Amino acid sequence: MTTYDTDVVVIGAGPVGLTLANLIGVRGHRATVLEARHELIDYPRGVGLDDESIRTLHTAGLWERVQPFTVPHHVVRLVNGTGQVLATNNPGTQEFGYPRKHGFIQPLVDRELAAGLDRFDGTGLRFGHRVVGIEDRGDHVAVTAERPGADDDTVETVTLTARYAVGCEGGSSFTRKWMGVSFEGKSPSTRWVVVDVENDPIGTPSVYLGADPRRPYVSIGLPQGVRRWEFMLHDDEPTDLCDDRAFMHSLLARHVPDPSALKIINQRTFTHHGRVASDFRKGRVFIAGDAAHLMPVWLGQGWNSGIRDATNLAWKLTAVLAGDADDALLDTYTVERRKHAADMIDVNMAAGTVMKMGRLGGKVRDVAATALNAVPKWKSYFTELRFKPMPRYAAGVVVDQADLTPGRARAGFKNGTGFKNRTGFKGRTGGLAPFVDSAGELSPVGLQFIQPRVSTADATDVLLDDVTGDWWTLATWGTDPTAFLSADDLDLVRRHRVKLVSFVPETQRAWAEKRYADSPAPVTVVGDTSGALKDWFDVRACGLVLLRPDRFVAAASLTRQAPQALAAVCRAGSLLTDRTTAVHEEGVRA
Ligand SMILES: O=C(O)CCc1cccc(O)c1
Repeated sequence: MTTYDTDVVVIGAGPVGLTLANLIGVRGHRATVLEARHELIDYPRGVGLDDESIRTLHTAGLWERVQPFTVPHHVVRLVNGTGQVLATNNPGTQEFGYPRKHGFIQPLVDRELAAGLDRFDGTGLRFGHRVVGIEDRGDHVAVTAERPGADDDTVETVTLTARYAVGCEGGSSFTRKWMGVSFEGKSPSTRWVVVDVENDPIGTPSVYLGADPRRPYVSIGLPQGVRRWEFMLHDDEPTDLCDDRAFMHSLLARHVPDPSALKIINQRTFTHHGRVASDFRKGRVFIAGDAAHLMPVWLGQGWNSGIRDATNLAWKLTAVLAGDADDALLDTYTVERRKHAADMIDVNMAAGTVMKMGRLGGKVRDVAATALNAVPKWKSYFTELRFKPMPRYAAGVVVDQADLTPGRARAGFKNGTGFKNRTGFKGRTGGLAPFVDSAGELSPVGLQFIQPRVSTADATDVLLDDVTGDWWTLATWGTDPTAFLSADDLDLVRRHRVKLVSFVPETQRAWAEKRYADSPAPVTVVGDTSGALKDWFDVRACGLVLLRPDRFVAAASLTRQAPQALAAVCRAGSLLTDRTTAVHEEGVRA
């Protein structure tokens, strides 16, 4: 068998590349991260961390080390020039197991992500390696980097072979340019100066987006007593004016007395961009994070969108590397991630327009905001952050429930590869009697599954992901998930290391543990101590979910449809159904 230097070359040691490498390492494969710089970036960068990203960090075994550099419940307030609050984002949900928004300090978190790689043999980070060449050799890829020679005046080249390469090296990505994909969108000409200060001289804990027509600004309380300010520069203010202390003090003086006494950690200027690459894949080469899409900062989504990419791509790469799936699975990465990134860009561009309105537009905006806030439903649209597009994969490794009933497949479902523009009402069961009154509600397929705290025979009050693990899960509500699975189905379950789970009310757990002990395959019984799982199934027309390794719902069905759901997901994900390379620790009982 041909051997390669590593499984995946990751280009760029930013948060996306480091997270991707950790996720590959945690799943038993090798990644080598090549970074052109000689150290991690330490200037002011991302400050908003979403619950989805924390879920990924938890999967990568990194959340506990990252947590000290975060603050939970970051509330975002949009204020006008007089300090009137126009909108508040303070989502109360913890549906994915954590508060929806946290503040964080990116360089400190990046450091932990880099240190996390030390846990894995064969996975590592090489600084001072500037990638200058990529060659797709059909069955593998060769990545060439320049690095300093033995004495500092010389440069030597090194070539690494791998099964795949992923460019995570930011907006100016060499990899994206090598792929030859377009990077369309807009870059508003406005420049901003960002400055981080020690010993927060304001002391308020959250985020203020100052839509002040005189000069839009951002003021954010961060962990470790850091205050972040961002100020928009006017067109007649050259960027190098920011090197002038008096100018910076004049910006700060509207916000804090005696700015000359402040201890500035770092500052830099930047421009917002809204761009997305036309494809995130070319052959054996991928792009992720800012290399694939750039978005303004307003919802704190640049960092989080990149982590979503890493989460999506990591399990697919490892499934292919493990021989569990055909390479075609990797095509679903662009299909699933590109649309969501583009939607996120649109919302952030719109938010930027609201922030930068002049005096007249600002007055109209303020009146509109007052009217919206008077209507609770509209107010909660902002408070609960419902305008933020949640990832919802309508095509890719997802199967519509209506298509699982034999003879009832709808137009648009092609060869098990998914569906387009699915509107999937919750109550729809493919022509079987609908039993949930849920007009207008969406199917759970393609959405991230909830993460309540639960109890099992082995653990009390733990997060659901700690029980299900980081690969596939087939879970049923209140029943034995093996009940309708044939011996062949159970082979498939074993082949793909699908964890079989029964969610039950905590009151039923002892009964279920006893009852399912004789099931033909091991079943983990999960006690729904909070009632969140029951509430979830209560309003959906399904008693079974098939969860992907990234916790998204690949299929939802009646329990009786378990074999169809399993088979359809295998088709949609190009999962191999032969039994030759099955590896499973738990084994299927005969
Ligand atoms: O969503 C957050 O937590 C903050 C997002 C934000 C907004 C404005 C500037 C910035 O750097 C981040």
